[in-house]
Amino acid sequence: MSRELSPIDKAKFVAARRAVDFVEDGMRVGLGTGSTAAFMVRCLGERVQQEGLRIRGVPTSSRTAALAREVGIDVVTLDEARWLDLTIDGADEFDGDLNLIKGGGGAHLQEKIVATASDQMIVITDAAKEVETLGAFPLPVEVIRFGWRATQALIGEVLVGMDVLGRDITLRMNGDAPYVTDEGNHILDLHLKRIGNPRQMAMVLNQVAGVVENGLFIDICDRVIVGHGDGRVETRDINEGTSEEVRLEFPEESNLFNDLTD
Ligand SMILES: O=C[C@H](O)[C@H](O)[C@H](O)COP(=O)(O)O
Repeated sequence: MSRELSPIDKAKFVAARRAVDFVEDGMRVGLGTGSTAAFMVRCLGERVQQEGLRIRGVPTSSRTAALAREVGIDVVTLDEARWLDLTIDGADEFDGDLNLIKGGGGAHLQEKIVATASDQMIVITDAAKEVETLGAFPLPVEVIRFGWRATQALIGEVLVGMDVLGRDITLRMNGDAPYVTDEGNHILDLHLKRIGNPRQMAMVLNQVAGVVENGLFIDICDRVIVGHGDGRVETRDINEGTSEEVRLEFPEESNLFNDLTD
């Protein structure tokens, strides 16, 4: 069923729509996860169906894989694609250096593997996710289920002495049961409020036994595309130091908005 889009949804939609302009015929494309990435997968599917765009898509979650197939994208694994031309994904926070927090939807492990196996990563987002300093959004850390409480305690110890404002660590839940990722792991959310040194944090966390991957993406994102509810879309390129703005129209009626669940 089609539904009226909120201003935030409109912002996500225009960012997604602009991002698919960067996809060219023949590309191998990493497909992110989350509500913003879902718009991008739908827009890409539209180009495949209407323009005959030929791409291979590597999804970053089972949810994205299902949506990509539904909209007619040729889905392959990362091992089949080997290397990607471009990955387009959402984020939970980004700073002025285009460092990111990801994993609010529990997919940051596959997302980081796919993004780092790509020539370029584009992040699509609404303006509310831009921050001066990362950390207001709880930092997701994927951990092995075995001994997760010990891993939680060890993470608590390494946080002592780091430039943070909070040290609460919670196990992500799915109703009454712990959340389980596509890789069969759990997620600990670190409520740090401020991450003064994200590069150091990312390295230190991955040294803890039981940690599989943290949600900090440092020096991985090349461009951020920021959508606004009025149709404005700003594209910033960190490598070229450029920024450009365009305005996109919303389609009056579109099946791109059908059955939005992500
Ligand atoms: O695990 C999920 C991903 O990192 C998402 O890309 C991130 O949480 C942003 O999701 P959304 O576009 O729904 O805000």
